Amino acid sequence: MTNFWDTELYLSSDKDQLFEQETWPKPFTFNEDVVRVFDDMVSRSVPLYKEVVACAVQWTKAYYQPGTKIIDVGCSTGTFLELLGRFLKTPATLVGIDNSEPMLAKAKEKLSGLEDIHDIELICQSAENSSFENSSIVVMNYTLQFLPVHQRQQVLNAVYEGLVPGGLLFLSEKLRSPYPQFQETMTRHYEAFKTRNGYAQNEIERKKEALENVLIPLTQMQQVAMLHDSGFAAVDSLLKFHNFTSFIALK
Ligand SMILES: Nc1ncnc2c1ncn2[C@@H]1O[C@H](C[S@+](CC[C@H]([NH3+])C(=O)[O-])CC(=O)[O-])[C@@H](O)[C@H]1O
Ligand SMILES: O=C(O)C(=O)Cc1ccccc1
Repeated sequence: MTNFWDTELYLSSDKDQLFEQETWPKPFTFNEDVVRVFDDMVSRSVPLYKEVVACAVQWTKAYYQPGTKIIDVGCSTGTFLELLGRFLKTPATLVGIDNSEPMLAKAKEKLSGLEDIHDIELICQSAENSSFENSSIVVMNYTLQFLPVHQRQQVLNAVYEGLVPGGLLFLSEKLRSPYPQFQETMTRHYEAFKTRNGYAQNEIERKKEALENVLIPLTQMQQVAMLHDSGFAAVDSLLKFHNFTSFIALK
């Protein structure tokens, strides 16, 4: 069997042309229109998305403890759980949490091929109201950034409390540089990345406007401090490209 690094992600959606039209989702929400194009949107909008998902699989395999849960918070269409499920040899309990019903409908479809091997639980719930009890792995890729900043600490506290000793949080977020000149340059380079991925300038500008006050990035220092404040002693960064950074944190 080929390994998960050489395996394509299960991405299945219409092309993201949401912001080409005269009316676009503003403020940005993960509604049915977004879900219909999401796999194309995320794979063309998040730098190193495929590598981040594969890394999350690699770290999950390294820290997963049989008999505990693997939880993906903000699982969207189930892309991470689907890749993991194909390469996790032992049957496991794979939990996907998301507060968008249409996202979970797509995740159910995508994960249907793994129901004979793993116990799959898809829960439509906000992260703020979720429990993470008896988990050895919590993955939270590009989700916390959509929560009001004042609610993020409590979610990380609950993740820490729910993880078993030796449990791992794999967290990816869009951040902002604390240095305005770097932030401006990183944003320009990120937008050039989107252009190379086929987005037109007006799509880029409209998406940016739609995400204003919806996607609220912290600085890396603020994010790391939040992780330590929730109880994680061992925190490190693993991957960073433009403003997109992935962390691991160990209980
Ligand atoms: N408060 C909340 N509670 C639960 N879910 C939420 C909340 N707010 C947003 N969501 C959900 O979090 C996800 C954010 S996308 C994550 C990508 C995925 N992790 C991936 O690796 O493909 C962001 C992105 O792709 O940039 C969406 O599915 C929302 O419905
Ligand atoms: O930060 C941005 O400009 C993005 O486009 C990131 C993103 C990717 C997928 C869904 C929402 C936001």
